[in-house]
Amino acid sequence: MNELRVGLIGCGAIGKDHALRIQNKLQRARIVAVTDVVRESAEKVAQLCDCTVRDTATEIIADPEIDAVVVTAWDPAHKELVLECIEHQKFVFCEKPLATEAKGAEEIIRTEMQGGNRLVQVGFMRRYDKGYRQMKEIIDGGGIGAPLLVHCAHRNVASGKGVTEDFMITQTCIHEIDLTKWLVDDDYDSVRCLVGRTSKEAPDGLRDPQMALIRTKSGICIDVEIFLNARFGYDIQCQVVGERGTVNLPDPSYPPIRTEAMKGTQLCTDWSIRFIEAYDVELQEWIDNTIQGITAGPNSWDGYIAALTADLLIKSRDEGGAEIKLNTPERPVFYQN
Ligand SMILES: NC(=O)C1=CN([C@@H]2O[C@H](COP(=O)(O)OP(=O)(O)OC[C@H]3O[C@@H](n4cnc5c(N)ncnc54)[C@H](O)[C@@H]3O)[C@@H](O)[C@H]2O)C=CC1
Ligand SMILES: O=C1[C@H](O)[C@H](O)[C@@H](O)[C@H](O)[C@H]1O
Repeated sequence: MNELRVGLIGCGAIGKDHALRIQNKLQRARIVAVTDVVRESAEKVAQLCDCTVRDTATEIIADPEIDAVVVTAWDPAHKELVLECIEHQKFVFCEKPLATEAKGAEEIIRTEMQGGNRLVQVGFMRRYDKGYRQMKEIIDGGGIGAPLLVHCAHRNVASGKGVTEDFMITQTCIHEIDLTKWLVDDDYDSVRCLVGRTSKEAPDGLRDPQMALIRTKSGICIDVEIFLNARFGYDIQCQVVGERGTVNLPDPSYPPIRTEAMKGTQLCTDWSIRFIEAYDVELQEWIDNTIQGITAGPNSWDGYIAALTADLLIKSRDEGGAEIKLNTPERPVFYQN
């Protein structure tokens, strides 16, 4: 196969972004069909990509003329769409999260292992970000000594429509949940989730910010601020503190401005620009691996561990911030390397 024929399910914000990047920027793949439960959304993306609209996800997944599927539907739809791809033995790139609860991810793992082929990549694109990769290179090289602490902040300008307190963990914090264990190369041992004073900027009923606290098996302590109504910008921070120093995630570089006795730089306002290169690298690697018939990125097991960690963070939060142990099973050989 020289070119991957891709079907895309879910033509909203990131679905449109991914469709256009596959069609116009990336190599060795093209979007051949899209679908959305809101047909108008699919028609808009189909026009931009000069591809067809299918009435249902099944028409895309079952089409023998489509080699692989991209799932960019909203979170609760991921599990069933991924299961259907596995049942049709179709390679699938599923945007995070793999599932909104661990039990859904477990069903995906069982089905994928029963099918005998690893087919699923999960859209944890922070692992493909240049800044995080530079941090990991320094940490792995012993540049700051053994990691002791990790401080993260995941700040958005405003919470999207319908965002719930659980979504803050399963949809937003899920990035740091996947990323930090990859960054320090350690599994998680226990979690806590705290909620304190809520911002007046948060919509009624949404306690925002929340604070996730995670301890790894070697004792590294991780704190993640999740603040969806920060207002000042889309601000992603990460600092790893080691025995002999610290390393920070570099801010995106913008030209410094001096004006009216002030100096500073602009800030990003959303994810699509902040991580635009990471999405490109992530999806180009997915395309090239899928053409070779392999998966090499974050897989269903990574999606499961993230979902399990999120489940227990929510449980801790709802039980007043109690510390809860994660008794995660060993990664099956099927999901190693
Ligand atoms: N990796 C990242 O940084 C980001 C990941 N995402 C993830 O991507 C997914 C989509 O997010 P957004 O584009 O922001 O949402 P969105 O709400 O803009 O788009 C979702 C689209 O999926 C459609 N849809 C929902 N259920 C469907 C189904 N069963 N079949 C077909 N279409 C369906 C909706 O009609 C909507 O058009 C979410 O899972 C989100 O977590 C979103 C933003 C950034
Ligand atoms: O994946 C994402 C983005 O990275 C944003 O930071 C989150 O706030 C958003 O909810 C989520 O879908």
